[in-house]
Amino acid sequence: MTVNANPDAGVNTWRDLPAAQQPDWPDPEALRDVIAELESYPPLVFAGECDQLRDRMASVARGEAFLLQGGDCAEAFDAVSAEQIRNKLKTLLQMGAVLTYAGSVPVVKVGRIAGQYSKPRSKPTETRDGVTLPSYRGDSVNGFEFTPEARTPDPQRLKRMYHASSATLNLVRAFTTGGYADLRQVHAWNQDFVRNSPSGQRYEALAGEIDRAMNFMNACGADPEEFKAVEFYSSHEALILDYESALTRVDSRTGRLYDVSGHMVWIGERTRQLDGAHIEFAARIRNPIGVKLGPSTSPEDALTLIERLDPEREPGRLTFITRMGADKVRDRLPTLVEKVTASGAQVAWVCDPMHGNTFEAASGHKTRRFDDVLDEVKGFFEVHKGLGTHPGGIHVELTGDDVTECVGGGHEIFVDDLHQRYETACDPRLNRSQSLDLAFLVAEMYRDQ
Ligand SMILES: O=C[C@H](O)[C@H](O)COP(=O)(O)O
Ligand SMILES: C=C(OP(=O)(O)O)C(=O)O
Repeated sequence: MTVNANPDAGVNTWRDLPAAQQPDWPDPEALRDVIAELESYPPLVFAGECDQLRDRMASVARGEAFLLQGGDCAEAFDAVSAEQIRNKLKTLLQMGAVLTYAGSVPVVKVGRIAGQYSKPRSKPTETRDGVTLPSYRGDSVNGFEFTPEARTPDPQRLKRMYHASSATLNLVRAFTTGGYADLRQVHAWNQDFVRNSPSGQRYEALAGEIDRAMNFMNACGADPEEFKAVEFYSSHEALILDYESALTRVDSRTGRLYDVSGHMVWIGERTRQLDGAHIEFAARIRNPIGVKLGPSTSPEDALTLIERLDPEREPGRLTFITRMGADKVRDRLPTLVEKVTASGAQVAWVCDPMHGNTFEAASGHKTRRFDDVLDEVKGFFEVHKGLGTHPGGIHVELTGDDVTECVGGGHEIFVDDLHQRYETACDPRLNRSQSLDLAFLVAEMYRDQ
């Protein structure tokens, strides 16, 4: 059971430090009212669930489990629909089933979902045809439409973020515990994918093995409860600190602070300054924490982050999500992993193969090549194999819909196809079939490992 935090409880220490990427709210009074209201809202998750996920992440850190973390780059209020949530979840469950079989280890499933409404941006403004307006920072802050009204940050949106997260999480919980996620059904969806995929032949052997394993268990009369429901957790970037701290509560069991806006939160590449507000906020909460590490991260940065966020060296507390780019991962990652391992810290290492591989196509669309995504994951596995450390998981921007935002994949999408169904409000996502392609190919890598 959680009760509301108040400033005295210590969550607001971040306010004395520089906070990058915060919106320029035009009316501070209106923001204060919204924060007060959010502080009175019930938690979206229970602190005990965050502890459970920390335990699961401890298994990842020890090399006994694999993390699959994925979902939209930016969730959108108008995409809170049964169909879109179901498609996303279905894709993640299908990926999880393939990876579980191939790795023979539990796959910890975490969505970029039910809270991923805020985006850090490279530039504070955007200019079109000589008109300059604030950049779109996610539906929690402003609207995507290029008008002064839409682009003006509006704190009322923080309340919509809470309600959209709540509705999404409610449906996710219903799907994952109410029978929709039954492993036999998930396996049948995968068989369908293999039958209809242009690369299906390549995956047939693995799908056939899974099928035989399922048949064997059925023949033995096994009908484990574990087949019928799955553990699934929510996560998002802890970016807008007024929102995150309003949703931070004292856990009555332990007296510790938990950010109850999601099970896991991460700090992004643009906000992980060691003396900044985001790291200070993350240091105060008990949730499992991720930190994105780009190619400029030095081993000293990584070690200081450990000191700040995981002083007790508790496996499961800290996950480093590396996003180096396919061309840099083999060069930059080894020293980081080596130095962190030598320090005795047991962090989970996870690969985000998306954010270091973005480029702009001639058409103006931001995109990523499927082959680059795959190559970064390959590099990540190679580095860990070379060092004898555990490649702990993948963190992917994806959707369950048939969008055309990334190029390549089995159902090959070309640069000229991007305009057909380009729907992301920020960065390009793998579509359903590209996500499943990735899962089968990562499964092969995991086995080789
Ligand atoms: O998702 C990550 C960032 O928000 C995104 O890559 C920033 O994109 P921008 O460079 O277009 O601002
Ligand atoms: C902004 C993101 O990534 P990064 O901080 O790695 O750029 C993200 O994952 O949405």
